[in-house]
Amino acid sequence: MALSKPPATATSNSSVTAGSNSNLQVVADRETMGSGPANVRDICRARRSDGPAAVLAIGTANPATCVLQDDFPDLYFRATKSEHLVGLKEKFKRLCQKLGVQKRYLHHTEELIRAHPEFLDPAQTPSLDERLDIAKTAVPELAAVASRKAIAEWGRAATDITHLVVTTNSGAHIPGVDARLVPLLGLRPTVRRTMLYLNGCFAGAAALRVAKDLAENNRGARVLVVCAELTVLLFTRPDERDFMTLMNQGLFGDGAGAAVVGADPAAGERPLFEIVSTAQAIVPGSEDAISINVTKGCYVGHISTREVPVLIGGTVERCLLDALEPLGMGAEWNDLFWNVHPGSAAILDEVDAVLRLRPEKLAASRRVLSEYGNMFGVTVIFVLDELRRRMEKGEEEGMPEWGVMLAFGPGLTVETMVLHRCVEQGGGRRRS
Ligand SMILES: CC(=O)CC(=O)SCCNC(=O)CCNC(=O)[C@H](O)C(C)(C)COP(=O)(O)OP(=O)(O)OC[C@H]1O[C@@H](n2cnc3c(N)ncnc32)[C@H](O)[C@@H]1OP(=O)(O)O
Repeated sequence: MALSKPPATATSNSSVTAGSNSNLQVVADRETMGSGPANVRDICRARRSDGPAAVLAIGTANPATCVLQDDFPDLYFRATKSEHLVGLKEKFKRLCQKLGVQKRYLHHTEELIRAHPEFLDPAQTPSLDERLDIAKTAVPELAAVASRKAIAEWGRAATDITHLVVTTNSGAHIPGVDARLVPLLGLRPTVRRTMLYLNGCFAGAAALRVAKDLAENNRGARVLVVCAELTVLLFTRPDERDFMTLMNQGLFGDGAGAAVVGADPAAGERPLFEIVSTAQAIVPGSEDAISINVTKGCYVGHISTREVPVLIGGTVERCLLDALEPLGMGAEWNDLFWNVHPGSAAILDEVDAVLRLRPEKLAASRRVLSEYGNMFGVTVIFVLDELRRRMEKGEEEGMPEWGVMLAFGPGLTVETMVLHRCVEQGGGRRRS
């Protein structure tokens, strides 16, 4: 069906730069050349990018308060008035040593916990409203810090961002973090926003997957991906009858990660990683393995700690083959670079064992887990940044050109992303 007029609403940001008008330009050119109105297929084709979406810049941020894992059991049991639970504290100490975490950053300080005694026992004193109030301001602010860093590295104006994809588990507000970020970052009011709430730990990879599709289907689009998490929603006192109270306090950290994603880099833009393909799969029979329930008390997270590594180990090879075989690549796992969501040391160990990876292959994931803890969906963006840092500093001698991102979360869901690096060791950039 031919259109009598080009669909101006398809790219309604008439004043937005970054080529969002270029598809209209193609239509306009056809009309000036006298070839008549474009048909829908031509319009669609003209709207697509020539090349793959790439990560053009990355920014990360954490709250100011850093807690060392060695000190945390004392701090946690003191802040929750649980010092009398001597045996439980010893168990917590043993657990903290097994998670692969050395330090983390947390928004909730001892002072904040003192000001909210209702957070200690959410089953008795519902405190979801108070927690959400904290997240309502703190999540967008932390997200904005990471975003400003990404935009500064990208080197263009915030008003050149055409799309915004935001994800968090830490909040349930409308308007959400996406809307709050518009004035905080000075984005255009016409920026096209997508808000992903409650995707667990696969949220970062899911947001990048959405960004890839937006960038490749909207020529000239520049997509700001933002993930931010605060664990104050999960905070409780330790409970001898509930192992998850220990797990949730020992493993998770707060942070935000942002990335600018776009295809067909313009002069001055420096692609870091091309996003070659994306996939998502649910592991059969695993729906109860990881869950988060929003209750009137707080978020109640459940992890089947012993099953999750096994379930991931049992499925990861199939997910990788499904992603790589169509690209003509096989199971030479050590010929790839790796960004694996560091759910905990046990998960990385399982992936290592199943794929028989050389020790250095998961070094970036292990370092992020050690320095920041598991920050849900934010973590893979930190690992991407760590990989880039290693390459630019020449620390990854002989790092392969091709790599994979694997993220895991409730479902049990596995996100698989094939990446192609554009950063040379020593900091130069290359385009495919
Ligand atoms: C939120 C998202 O969407 C995505 C995510 O990333 S979720 C997080 C993903 N992470 C995981 O699933 C965690 C995976 N599991 C692990 O990391 C490890 O199994 C673990 C650290 C929990 C235990 O490590 P381990 O080497 O098996 O040590 P282990 O000695 O068995 O356990 C340590 C202690 O915890 C106890 N424990 C472990 N799992 C337990 C459980 N499910 N219930 C009760 N106690 C448990 C053990 O009994 C042991 O206690 P003692 O020290 O008193 O003996």
